[in-house]
Amino acid sequence: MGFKCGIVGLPNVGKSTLFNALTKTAAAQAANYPFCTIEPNVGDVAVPEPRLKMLAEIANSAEIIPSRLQFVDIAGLVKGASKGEGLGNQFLANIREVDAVAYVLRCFEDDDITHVEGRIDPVADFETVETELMLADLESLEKRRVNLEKKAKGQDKEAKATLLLVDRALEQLRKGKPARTAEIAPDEEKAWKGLQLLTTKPVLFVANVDEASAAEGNKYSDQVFEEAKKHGAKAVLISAKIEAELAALDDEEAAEFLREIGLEEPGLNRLIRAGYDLLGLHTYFTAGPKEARAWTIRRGALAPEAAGVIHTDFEKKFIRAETISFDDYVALGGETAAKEAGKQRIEGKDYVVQDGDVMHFRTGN
Ligand SMILES: Nc1ncnc2c1ncn2[C@@H]1O[C@H](COP(=O)(O)OP(=O)(O)OP(=O)(O)O)[C@@H](O)[C@H]1O
Ligand SMILES: [Mg+2]
Repeated sequence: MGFKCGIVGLPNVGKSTLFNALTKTAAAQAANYPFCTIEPNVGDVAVPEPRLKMLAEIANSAEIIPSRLQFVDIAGLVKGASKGEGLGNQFLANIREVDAVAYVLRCFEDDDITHVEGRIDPVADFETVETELMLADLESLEKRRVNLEKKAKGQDKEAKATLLLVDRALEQLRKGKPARTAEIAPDEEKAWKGLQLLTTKPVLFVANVDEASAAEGNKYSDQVFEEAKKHGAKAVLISAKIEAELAALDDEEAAEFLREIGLEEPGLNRLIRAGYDLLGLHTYFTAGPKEARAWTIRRGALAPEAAGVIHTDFEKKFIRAETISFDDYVALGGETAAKEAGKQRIEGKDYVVQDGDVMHFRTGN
C-alpha cells in the first residue's frame, strides 16, 4: 500500500530542498528498509511516531520499525503550464499519480534567488499554481464530455451517471473553484475518484520561511495560514533551509541546533504528520520481543483489512484480533498485565480499528 504526497509549487521555491531534507531523514534509517527509494524523485520517509519507542521499551523489542509515507518532488510549474509553458504538461501526469498535494509557497526574501514572478507573494503563487491545475481539469473534462454525451444519449447508464458528475465538476471549475468544492454523496465517491481530477486531491499549504522565521513565522507565512483557513486546509510552517541543515547533523547536534532556534522538533516531523493526516491515515501497532512496529491503515478500516496490511493471507484467514489500546498497554505495563486486568479485547471482523491499538491477529488455515 503506497501513500504518496506530491510536493508542488512554482520553480525555485524550495521544493527540492525540502524533499532532500525529507529523504535524508529516510536515508539515515535506510538500513531497516531494503527497497527504500524507488525512483530518484520519489522518497520514502519514516512517519515520526513517539509512541513506538514507549512500546518497544515495554515489550523489550529488539527493533523499532516505523510506518512509511512517500513524498514525490514534482517539477516546478509556471503560469501557462497547463498549456505547455515551462516544463509543460509533464507535471500533470506526476500530480495525477499522487494521493495528496503539498503546495510549497515561498515565504522568504532573497534577491539572489530568482522568483519567476519577480516578487514575494505566496498567496498569489498559490493561486497561480492552483489555477493551472483547475485549467488542466477543465480542459480534460471538456474533452471527455463530448464523448460521454454521445454515449449518454443511448442507453449507457454508466455514461449518464458519469456525465452528471462531470457537469458538477465543470460547474465549480467554470466558477474558478477547484473540483473539490463540489458536493458529492457517499455513494458517488468511487465514480468521483475515478474521474482522476487534479483539484479533487486533498491539499496542504507549506509556508517555506527564511531561517530566522522558522519558529515564529513572518508576514508572508501569516498570509499563507490565513489563506489555508479559507480553504479549510492545514498549513505547516517550515524553513527548508534549516531542515536541510538539520538533516546533515547527527541526533545530538540536531537537538542542540533545534534548542538554539527555539523549535521543539524538526519542521519535517510536522510536515510528515500533516501529510499522513491529509491522506486520511492512522496507525496501529504490533509489539513483541522481535520488533515494535507501526502499521498504516485508512481511518475507518476494519480489523481484517488492517491484518491484510501485514500479509494478504491474514485478511483472508482472519479469525479475531486481540486488541489492547495504546493507553492501557502503557499504563498497565504491557500485554500480560493488560490481559490480567481484563483490558485485552477480542475483536471480530466488524471491528473498526482505532488509532493506537496494539494488536495480535489470529488466523485460520
Ligand atoms: N527557506 C529558505 N530560505 C532561504 N533560501 C531557501 C529556502 N528554501 C529554499 N531556498 C533556496 O532556494 C533555492 C531554490 O530551491 P530549490 O532548488 O529547492 O527549489 P525548487 O522549488 O525545487 O525549484 P525547481 O522547481 O526549479 O526545481 C535554493 O538556492 C535554496 O537553497
Ligand atoms: Mg526542484
